[in-house]
Amino acid sequence: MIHIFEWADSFVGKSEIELQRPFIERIHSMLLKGTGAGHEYLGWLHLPSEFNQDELQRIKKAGRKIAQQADVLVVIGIGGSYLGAKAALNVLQHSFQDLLPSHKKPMHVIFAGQNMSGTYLQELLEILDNHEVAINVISKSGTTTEPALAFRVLKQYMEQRYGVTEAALRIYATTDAARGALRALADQAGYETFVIPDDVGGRFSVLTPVGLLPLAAAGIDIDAMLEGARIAELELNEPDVFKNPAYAYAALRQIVRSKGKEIELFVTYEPGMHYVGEWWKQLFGESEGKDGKGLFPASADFSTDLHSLGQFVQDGTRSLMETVIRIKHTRKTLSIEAVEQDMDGLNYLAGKTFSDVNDTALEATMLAHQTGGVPTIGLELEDMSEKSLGYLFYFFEKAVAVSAYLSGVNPFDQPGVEMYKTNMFTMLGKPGYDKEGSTS
Ligand SMILES: O=P(O)(O)OC[C@H]1O[C@H](O)[C@H](O)[C@@H](O)[C@@H]1O
Repeated sequence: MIHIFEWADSFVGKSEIELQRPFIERIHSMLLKGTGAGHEYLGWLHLPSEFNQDELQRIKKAGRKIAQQADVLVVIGIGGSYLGAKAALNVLQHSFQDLLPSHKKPMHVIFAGQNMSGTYLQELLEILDNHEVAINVISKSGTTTEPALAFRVLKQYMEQRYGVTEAALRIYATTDAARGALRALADQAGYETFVIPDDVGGRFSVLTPVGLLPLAAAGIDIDAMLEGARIAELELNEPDVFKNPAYAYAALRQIVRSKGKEIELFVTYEPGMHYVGEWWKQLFGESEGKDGKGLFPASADFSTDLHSLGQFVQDGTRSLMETVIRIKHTRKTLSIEAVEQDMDGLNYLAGKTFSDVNDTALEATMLAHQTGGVPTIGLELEDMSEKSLGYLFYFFEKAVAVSAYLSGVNPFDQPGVEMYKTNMFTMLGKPGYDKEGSTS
């Protein structure tokens, strides 16, 4: 369901990929046997095929209940507890869904707790009164500052508006089975809760209740998404780097990195794919960017950004490589028609579709960038359906695990994100943080 249509072959020789074969095979078996660094976080590996069916039914049931209770679902979460659902909604929903006639309008999912802006939260509160509201608060640790703070405000709003008992029926918590402040709070208030498995890290959690509950509430076919991921789990369990596109992608980017490239630009040509780029940035950034290593993950929406970043990509500092996502079948096809006077000079495009033109832009740009010294990998995704997206999520999870191991780092920890938090807590006077910026 994903295939590599461009192997950066003017920069990477087949023999160089061949050299990676033994390392990849070793990593493949390390993943299967669970013997690598961070092996206690391998729950995502068999999640699609081993998904607990009772839990799945409960997610779908809660999704239906939310859809009956509310027309706005506020999902509170950050990082891995936000980006997967946001990406999936961006891919799968109508580009202008807010403006659809009301009978066609699905549940409106709004995100909160993904920033610390008082303006954002205050303005969210201002619009909620005109809607029926439900909340899904998501935090694996149950202690992350941004979502905890947003939940404090929104919980109070819900209790004042609906009363404590009714509010508790409209709040759903997704968190650790036993640990964290959110678990204690949810148990005490009697919210319906969903568990993020211990062995699934936040950025790998899109196919757990973290991603699936908001999506189910929005009417997304989560069975199809899991089905796509199951196909990926099966197909991408192939040890041969030349037969496994996730492994080939991992190998290619490491070879390119070893030749001095420092930034990987994740490029999409469909606006609906924008947040897949955001999700991908966390997955690759936190999994690989450590011990002084890693490609800095950046993203761009072409052709839009060709009119802003294009100059740099073509001609600026030569530190970039590019990964381009091509969608084989777009959701809609719009044909370009000839007009009588051809004042705009576009009749030469008559008979083509927008997809034809967009694809040509993609090919032309790839060629130009490769000529300009940007190694480019092209990944083709079948379409923008639930099934393909499930496949894509799993594809990148598998690829990043192998890629990080190839570069010699533990893919499953993120020690570097703590330092700013320690400074911030010290500056804010959080109990337990002393003036030197270390926990006491
Ligand atoms: O789900 P939570 O525990 O609230 O974590 C939310 C996010 O914040 C942390 O700082 C981590 O860097 C991320 O990996 C995580 O996804």
